Amino acid sequence: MTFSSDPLVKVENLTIFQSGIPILTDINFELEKGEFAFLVGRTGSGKSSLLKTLYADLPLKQGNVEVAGFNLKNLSSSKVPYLRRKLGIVFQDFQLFDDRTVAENLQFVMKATGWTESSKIKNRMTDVLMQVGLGSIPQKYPHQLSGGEQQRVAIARALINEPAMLVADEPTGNLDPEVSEGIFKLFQDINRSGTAILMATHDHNLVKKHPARILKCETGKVIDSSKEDIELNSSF
Ligand SMILES: Nc1ncnc2c1ncn2[C@@H]1O[C@H](COP(=O)(O)OP(=O)(O)OP(=O)(O)O)[C@@H](O)[C@H]1O
Repeated sequence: MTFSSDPLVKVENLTIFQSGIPILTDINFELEKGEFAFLVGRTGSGKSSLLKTLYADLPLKQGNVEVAGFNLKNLSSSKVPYLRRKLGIVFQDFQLFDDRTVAENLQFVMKATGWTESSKIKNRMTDVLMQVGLGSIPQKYPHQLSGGEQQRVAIARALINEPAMLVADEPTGNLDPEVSEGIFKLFQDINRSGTAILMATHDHNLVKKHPARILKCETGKVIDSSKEDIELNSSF
């Protein structure tokens, strides 16, 4: 007997526009549940635009995209929050509220996504902070934390609703190499526990050191290492 399941992400004939100009054309790829892939490409090549399309921040104009069971073609704005619960999004600049403690940052997302019972909120918060290696900091403010710790909080926030996938846009871009390595290891642990990860990065060393599937934005196309060779020495 063969087992098959739908891919987590299915992209067909996608063209992405910014201000009416096509940035990437005729993109086709799938990501399986639990998969890990890097997204690379020079600055301005379209990585963020592709990620924004997947989390419905950039409207789908041409092509078909399905993410975690949501067809983005006909996705009404009222459905976008439900899509975002299936995706955890992590940014280069952490995007924490500076005037709120770690606990308040996490609670804000929980309340916005339907968590109401304070005991469940507290337990989930403890769990996700443990998962990212931050047991004892819920009452601290972001400015009292190192960059690596702030990114761990942002990752904890992204994990709250047990997403099927983390979409990370240069998550180590603001961090020193050793700290980056620790954050990357955390993504690996999260991936091992079954969460798919699509990570945009400029960090050559990271990609070389940790062989994985690569999607590369180049001259208006997305090249997929699962279908053709990608030259890792070329700049991105
Ligand atoms: N909001 C916007 N309005 C108009 N053009 C945009 C917008 N955002 C991005 N672009 C353009 O789209 C192209 C792709 O940008 P994008 O940010 O997706 O690239 P990137 O590969 O993520 O770059 P970087 O590595 O520098 O983050 C660039 O030419 C950029 O100028």
